[in-house]
Amino acid sequence: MRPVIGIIGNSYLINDEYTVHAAGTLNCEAVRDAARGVPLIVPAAPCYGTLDEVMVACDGFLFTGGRPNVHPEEYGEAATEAHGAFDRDRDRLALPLIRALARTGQPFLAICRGFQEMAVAFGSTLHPEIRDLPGRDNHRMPPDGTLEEKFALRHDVALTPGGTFARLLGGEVVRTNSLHGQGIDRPGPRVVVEGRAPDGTAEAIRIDRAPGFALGVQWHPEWRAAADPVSAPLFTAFGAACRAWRAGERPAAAA
Ligand SMILES: N[C@@H](CCC(=O)NCCCC(=O)O)C(=O)O
Repeated sequence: MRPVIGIIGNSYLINDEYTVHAAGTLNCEAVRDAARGVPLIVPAAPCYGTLDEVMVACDGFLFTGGRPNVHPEEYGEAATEAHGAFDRDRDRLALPLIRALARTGQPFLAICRGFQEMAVAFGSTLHPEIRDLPGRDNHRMPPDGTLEEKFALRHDVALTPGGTFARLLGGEVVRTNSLHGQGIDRPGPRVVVEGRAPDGTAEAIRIDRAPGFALGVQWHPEWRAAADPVSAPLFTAFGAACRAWRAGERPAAAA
């Protein structure tokens, strides 16, 4: 049996009338084709199940991208105009779930907004608009254009030599897309930054002393996940961790 991978998506209003919980097809395909798991969309709100119930239902979790920003209250700052829209339901599910997964060793991979949730869950602060910081580049996707253009490879990411990402991805420099406005400002004490864009923006993180697969990337590896030379090994390793969890293997607690 393939592992069941819970996809934490987003809520949307369709036809100006119906609220729905949804996750992008790209994420579902990445789980099926690159992680070799069964995608299961989990409503991004804490009111549908307890953390325990959600964790038992899945072998691992994918925290997807999403337009709304993590509410700055979660890292002790006040909301401003610059922070834009929020999704407090997703915050209230994702942050405790990430902490629980990092404690138990159940695998998770966090993408873009998910990466930012992971960072905040472990004490980081975010900057609402990193391109406003001195020396930083614009990491946002082009406002117009095709999906090809939006998900085009845009910058290098330098990985820590000998680190988890360099090992998994088979090199110390990878090329990635970029579709975000926020970024990590101050990383929390257990947030290990293993990848940076040329302007210094944190792009790849892991949680120190998490016993299992606990990785996050600021870019979007779900784009062409099975074919892309960076996405494929990342999802393959994530899928292997989920398969091991499904088989009953439990990672030893880190010292
Ligand atoms: N809001 C954050 C996160 C950016 C992000 O996840 N972008 C992907 C958006 C995909 C979508 O539109 O659903 C930021 O801008 O930093």
